[in-house]
Amino acid sequence: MSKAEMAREQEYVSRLYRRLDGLREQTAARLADVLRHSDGTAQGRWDREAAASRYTQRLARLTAAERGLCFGRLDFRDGPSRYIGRIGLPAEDAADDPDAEPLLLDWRAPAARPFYLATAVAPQGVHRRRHIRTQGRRVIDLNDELLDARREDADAPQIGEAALLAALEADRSGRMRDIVATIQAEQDAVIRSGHRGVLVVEGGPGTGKTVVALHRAAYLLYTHRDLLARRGVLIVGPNRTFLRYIEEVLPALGETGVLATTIGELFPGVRADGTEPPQVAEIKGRAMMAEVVAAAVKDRQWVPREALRIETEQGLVLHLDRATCERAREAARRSRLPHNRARPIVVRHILDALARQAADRLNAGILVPEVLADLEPGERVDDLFDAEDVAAIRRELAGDPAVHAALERLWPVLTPQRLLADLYSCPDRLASAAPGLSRAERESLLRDPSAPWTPADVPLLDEAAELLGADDRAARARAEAERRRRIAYAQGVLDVTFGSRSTDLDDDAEAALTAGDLVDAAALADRHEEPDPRTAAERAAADRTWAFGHIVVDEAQELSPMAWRLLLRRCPARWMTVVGDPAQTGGAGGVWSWAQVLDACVPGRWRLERLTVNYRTPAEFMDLAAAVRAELTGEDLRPPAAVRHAGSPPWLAQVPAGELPARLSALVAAELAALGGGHLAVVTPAALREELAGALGASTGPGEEADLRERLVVLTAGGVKGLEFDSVLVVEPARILAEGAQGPNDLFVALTRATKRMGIVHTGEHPLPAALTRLPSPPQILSAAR
Ligand SMILES: Nc1ncnc2c1ncn2[C@@H]1O[C@H](COP(=O)(O)OP(=O)(O)OP(=O)(O)O)[C@@H](O)[C@H]1O
Repeated sequence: MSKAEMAREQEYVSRLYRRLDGLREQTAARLADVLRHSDGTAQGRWDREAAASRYTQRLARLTAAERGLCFGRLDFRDGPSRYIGRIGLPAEDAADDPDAEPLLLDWRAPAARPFYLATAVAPQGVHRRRHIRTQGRRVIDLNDELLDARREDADAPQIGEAALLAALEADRSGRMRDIVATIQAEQDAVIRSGHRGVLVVEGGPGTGKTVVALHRAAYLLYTHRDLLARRGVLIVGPNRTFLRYIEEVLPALGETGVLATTIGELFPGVRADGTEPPQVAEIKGRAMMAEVVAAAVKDRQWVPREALRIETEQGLVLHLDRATCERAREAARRSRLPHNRARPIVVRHILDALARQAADRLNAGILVPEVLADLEPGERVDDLFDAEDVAAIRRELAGDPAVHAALERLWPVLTPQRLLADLYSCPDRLASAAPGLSRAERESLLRDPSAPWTPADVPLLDEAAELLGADDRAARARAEAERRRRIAYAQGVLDVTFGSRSTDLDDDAEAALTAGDLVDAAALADRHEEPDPRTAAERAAADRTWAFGHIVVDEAQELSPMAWRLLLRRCPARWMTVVGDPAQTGGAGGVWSWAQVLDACVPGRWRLERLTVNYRTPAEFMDLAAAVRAELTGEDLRPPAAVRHAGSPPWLAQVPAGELPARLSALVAAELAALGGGHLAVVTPAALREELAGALGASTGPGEEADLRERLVVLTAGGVKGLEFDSVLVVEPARILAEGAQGPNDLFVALTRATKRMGIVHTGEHPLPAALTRLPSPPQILSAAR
């Protein structure tokens, strides 16, 4: 590219940064101004909070746009050129001339779309697409594509090949990066899909499912800002390490305030960090567990076989017979209210019956023969207690510990935690609620009530919470009282404004309107409600019943049917982006057919899109992974086409069994040296992870956790899912195969994580898949380490 051309682009890019600086200063000044001033009224505070939050978010967006602000330019056959960047920047004189062309177009704007879609066959009016690479604020490279329909290599599929390859070959940093500058056409179609139901994006390893889903979230937030900022967007990933891996993508796109979480964190107040065998998690994830939880709730709605004896504090002995209890239970069940909310119905029935019985008993005690003898001739007394007396007795019984205990047995107040802990710790309860499970399966669910919750428990707790409901009458009564107080206060304000209106203007009806004519006290009270300063994401994180505007699910092939139920409850609009690859399913309970899950819960409202190009895994590694999986499963998996080669073939090293830790340490040291600054993952069978991490001096977090900023991490095949590294060493693949519920898939995942180099280390104790045995020995540089 000519120097003059570079200088011209540099000039424009510098202008863009000056504009960015100007907008930033302006926004920061407005924010400071808003924070300084308040008129002290509730309305003033509300306005201030709203403006401060608006300016803070705008400032965050402007700050996030600094790196790679502008990355493209489109020249059209007709009309002015357009520059494409991370955010839109209005022209300097936009305030005076609203029609002025923006200086920079947001990549998500419809007018920016030809940057990602135009090809020589369908140029969309584009004559030239230019990729602008910058470092800091300096332009370092320009790359042009001339979209001339007369050219023969018409629809070259890769948009911005040089920029794309540079991005793919860069060293990994332990954090995923955004791809705004190099989104490919098939990815763009997914990102901007207008589908309002569940969009399933399936693709082999490295096809960009994760990164595309995140860009789709950014696109939807841009296009439906009002709705999604209010309701929030939820991103669900397989584990914390993965969520940290992707955590910088959305902020780099200027989008903060999205809630990213695992299924195990979706029940506020519960830390599900316990572990359990995969077979147990699989049982808990089965769809039939919804019926088990429902049965467990019903089992707690008890009716005694024999009459229940209650001795009150006053020494009165009462009996609750089976028929009374049955009537109370039927009335509560007929209400179709959740268990805890139906409880007042039971309480009412039982207290009515007990109060009547107590009154009769007292009556009988008083109407003894001596009393009856005193009656006047012809006088009849059947009942000495009128309705008011019975009501007083009822109130007393309601506070009686023995009555309370009886009610707790008949219809206990239950939290989801208590229901599940009681169920898991009692073989009889399990047998009654889960007759569809085998005895061995039920036994595997038994656990100590104080044992920590596991991620697979969370959908069950959520299911239970739905069936139990919270008896929120007290909270609602408090809220109503508070609202009435605010209305009374607002009415007082209106009365004062009415009292102080100008009487000179009495004739001029319009001018004499007071606040009271324009707004009633209830509306005024609502306006004076204190705003909740938390973002939608923060409020959603604390609220189990929050309905998200959109949900993105990554590694969705791992979701159990129970986890699907939970997520669908969190998204009543059923607007979701779901990405996954059935060939990478590791858990025993994951999905193997989207239709099987989605036809049942969103019939006719889900759509499948496929991504077909692998941007991560070099062709040599992808071919090997596909061959191994085909050999093991017999399935003819058509792997996604890899866009590049590694240059260094995968290798195989056999080491003596007793020397595995020491030999692996030597290989790792040599590999790290060969890598320069890159990142290395050692993927081991779960049974060896602790030992090998210790030998390699690598830290391991709880469960599958690892700090991806470290240059060396040791993970299992489950923990490495969704991640990528410059180099990967897969240790004892035969044991990985044997260990997992879906061993071939686990090994497939492990073999598709490397971007540049890959080696296999084994002891020879277990036979390897034939495709691995054909690999060459490690290159010279590593051989010495063997
Ligand atoms: N258009 C693109 N431009 C630059 N890099 C890309 C592009 N598409 C994908 N990548 C890169 O390819 C790598 C793989 O992407 P990603 O992790 O999203 O794939 P995936 O389909 O989720 O993979 P897997 O299922 O194996 O976990 C990432 O480093 C991502 O940034």
